[in-house]
Amino acid sequence: IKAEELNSTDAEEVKCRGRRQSLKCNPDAWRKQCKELLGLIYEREDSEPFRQPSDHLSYPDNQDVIDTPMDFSTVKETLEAGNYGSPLEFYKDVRQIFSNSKAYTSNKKSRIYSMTLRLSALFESHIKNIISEYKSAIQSQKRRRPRYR
Ligand SMILES: O=C(NCC(F)(F)F)N1CCN(C(=O)c2ccco2)CC1
Repeated sequence: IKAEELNSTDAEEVKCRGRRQSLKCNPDAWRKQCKELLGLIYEREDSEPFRQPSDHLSYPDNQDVIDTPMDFSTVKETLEAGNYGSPLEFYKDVRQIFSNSKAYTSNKKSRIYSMTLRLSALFESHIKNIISEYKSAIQSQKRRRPRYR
């Protein structure tokens, strides 16, 4: 069969099978990319208040406001334990950290809340490529299922 006779899906698959698992084709590349992104976040002083669960003494998280506590150490442990099935689950937990802070804060000018705004800008700028590479990697792994009428 000549390469030009392959349709796009087959060609994609051949490309992925043939070459050593490059980032583009490797559906597990996202784990390493998310670890690196977490490293970037930990380097930022802005992440300091979010590296540990909120201590309820100084910030009694009133239940109807923070129903899902989350922090970066929990995210790190989940990722390192291999308990995220996809970068989308990782994304969901990190976003929870930011939304909790927004719920905690009474005014939009609070110091801690402003830290989450800078952190989330950094996070969003990196996570979207990780997720789109993941989605295209699983696309190219998918065999076209014959449609049964
Ligand atoms: O107690 C902690 N962190 C744990 C500690 F203290 F070990 F770092 N935090 C971070 C999360 N919070 C906030 O987002 C916030 C927004 C406005 C006011 O607080 C509450 C305070």
